[in-house]
Amino acid sequence: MLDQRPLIEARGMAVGYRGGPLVLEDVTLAVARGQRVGILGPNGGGKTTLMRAVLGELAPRRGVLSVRGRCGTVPQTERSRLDYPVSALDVVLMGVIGRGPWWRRPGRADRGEALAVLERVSLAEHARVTFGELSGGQRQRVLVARALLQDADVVLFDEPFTGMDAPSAARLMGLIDLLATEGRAVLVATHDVGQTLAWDAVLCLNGRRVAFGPPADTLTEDVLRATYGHALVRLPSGGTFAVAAHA
Ligand SMILES: Nc1ncnc2c1ncn2[C@@H]1O[C@H](COP(=O)(O)OP(=O)(O)OP(=O)(O)O)[C@@H](O)[C@H]1O
Repeated sequence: MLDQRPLIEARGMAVGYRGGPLVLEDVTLAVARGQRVGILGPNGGGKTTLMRAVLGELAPRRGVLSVRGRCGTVPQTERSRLDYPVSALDVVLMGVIGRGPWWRRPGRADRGEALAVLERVSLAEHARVTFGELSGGQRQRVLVARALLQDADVVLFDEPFTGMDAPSAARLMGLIDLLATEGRAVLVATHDVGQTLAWDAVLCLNGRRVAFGPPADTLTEDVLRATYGHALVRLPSGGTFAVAAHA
């Protein structure tokens, strides 16, 4: 029977970097299969740090964190630009590592599967193109294909929409929906508050958990103010708030 427990559970979690102070405190949340969670916060608010904790790169210094299942990451586009000549297919095949013993090299069946997942993100015809020559949006989709090949239960996106044009962003939103429909938990760090309205939950961070819950209930003026502080501006059109990104 399918394990009904949340894929990610944190209670009172605090995280910091080696030898440094805590950078994220009091994080309590539960993320179930099929949930899309937007992670909001100012620069330095702890979005990437939270993802690193979920990936097991940083151990909680206080509280508990349990992650059930495999994690796949889609890092920031600029950080995922590779300067050495690997093809899109090679990058997807990196998803095979971790599925088997370390000495096992990708075989013919793996290549077939990698091509199939590239097809799912509409990039089969780009399989042989050098990864670094693809557009930012295409690179993101290659990394989604890698997560699909890994059969990741939890997929973590770190600011995937930065510098992306509207059609690419819409396509990526569709892929995020698809990943969730398949029963994966999807966490997306973003600077776009509006984008998160379409998802199942938002986590607002500002060195600690400010709020967590369904966007409609959670994104109040008080919560946004506590999350973004003076980076929050009132629009002249009235009542609406926007966040000055990279403030
Ligand atoms: N490798 C590291 N070593 C020490 N401190 C770090 C490290 N990475 C991040 N920090 C610190 O942790 C805090 C949270 O940073 P983090 O990168 O998680 O924020 P973020 O919300 O992802 O920001 P951004 O929107 O700018 O990407 C910041 O104070 C940052 O300086």
